[in-house]
Amino acid sequence: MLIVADENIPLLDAFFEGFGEIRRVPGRAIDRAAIEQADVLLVRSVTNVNRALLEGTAVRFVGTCTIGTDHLDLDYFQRAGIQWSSAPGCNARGVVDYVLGSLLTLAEIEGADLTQRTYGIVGAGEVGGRLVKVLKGLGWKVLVCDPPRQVAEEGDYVSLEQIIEQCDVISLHTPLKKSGNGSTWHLLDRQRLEQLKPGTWLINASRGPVVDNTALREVLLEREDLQAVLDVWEGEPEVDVELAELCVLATPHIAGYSLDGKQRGTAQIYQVLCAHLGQPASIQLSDLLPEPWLAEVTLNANTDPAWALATLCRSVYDPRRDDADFRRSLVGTVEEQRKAFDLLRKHYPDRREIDGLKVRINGESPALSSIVAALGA
Ligand SMILES: NC(=O)C1=CN([C@@H]2O[C@H](COP(=O)(O)OP(=O)(O)OC[C@H]3O[C@@H](n4cnc5c(N)ncnc54)[C@H](O)[C@@H]3O)[C@@H](O)[C@H]2O)C=CC1
Ligand SMILES: O=C(O)C(=O)[C@H](O)COP(=O)(O)O
Repeated sequence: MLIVADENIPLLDAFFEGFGEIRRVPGRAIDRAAIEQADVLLVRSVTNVNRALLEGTAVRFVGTCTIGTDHLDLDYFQRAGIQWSSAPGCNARGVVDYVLGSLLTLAEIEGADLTQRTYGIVGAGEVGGRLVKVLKGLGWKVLVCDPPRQVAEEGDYVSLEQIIEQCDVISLHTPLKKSGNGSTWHLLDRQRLEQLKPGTWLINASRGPVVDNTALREVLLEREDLQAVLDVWEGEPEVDVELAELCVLATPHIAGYSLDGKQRGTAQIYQVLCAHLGQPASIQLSDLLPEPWLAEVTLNANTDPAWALATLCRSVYDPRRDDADFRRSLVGTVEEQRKAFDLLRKHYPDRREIDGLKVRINGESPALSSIVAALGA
């Protein structure tokens, strides 16, 4: 069996060498010639997998080691009888850690009290749902907008209009649906951006086109009260540099890039491929993941809760380093910037998830206990 795989998928040999030959190709260079003889295609988000790529090839299984599926033509897969899988939830915790780190930076720069803000989470699936749980666990006021869930289940949901009217912080976690019913293309368009409450913080770690980037740049230029954090960009790896410069934090689509999340994505696809081939899935991710650099922390019961929250979150992940690395890369020609975007992602430093950190409290502190419980640490 021939497996063609994006070279940036971690643990390819550990999980897949038993299936046959593995051919590694840069994700953006995966073309028909590269996959002609392949039985299995393993990708990440940068490879568009559609009829133009697959028709006439031997590929019968496509796995994307990512949560997002907007780069896959699922209608074509169904028509062509091609089996596929994504890796639901694999890096959701990393995105939650990214949002927490961003909130801490925004609060520091703006001199704001995070406990006094109203949070609007748009999209309450694997990422948004976990984020809601953490923020509510911290005792913060959270409104949730998720029309598909609102229709499917009973729950306390609000409209996007209510989020825009009432929230001081808006964090976007919808999939990108490019057209049709339920499209999220430019979900935040010029009109909605102009309606944001004075002083709103907008965070987008979903997909670039969920926010109209041109409109956002223009609105940020007109309204100094708004603050934006962008991890994802319309047209990435090409980025609107002026927009990036207007953001409080700008990062190259790495919100979900925890080591755990990336390796979990590979493991999930391995499990589905085993099931597809009728083979036992004998390789366990827990045997492959390294020990985190920081495994355990002890807090004294008299620790200031706000300090504890910031220190725990930042000991695991602080987006300011990614922001600084990214800003330094926004120079030179567009081609150089595109390459730099991909290189920052290819050589991303190891980063772990906060729920891998064990926190002990020396003594009794209900405030600290609830922070630790909310973080899942
Ligand atoms: N920046 C990054 O590194 C990462 C980005 N992502 C992006 O985040 C997206 C969300 O991830 P998950 O939460 O795991 O997906 P999910 O599929 O578990 O949840 C998405 C939620 O959004 C809701 N939704 C759909 N349309 C909506 C709309 N118009 N308004 C409000 N809610 C809507 C759905 O009902 C669902 O509950 C992914 O599709 C992916 O594009 C995911 C992982 C990492
Ligand atoms: O899982 C997703 O969805 C993501 O957005 C991934 O973090 C994207 O990572 P790459 O596939 O672009 O490496």
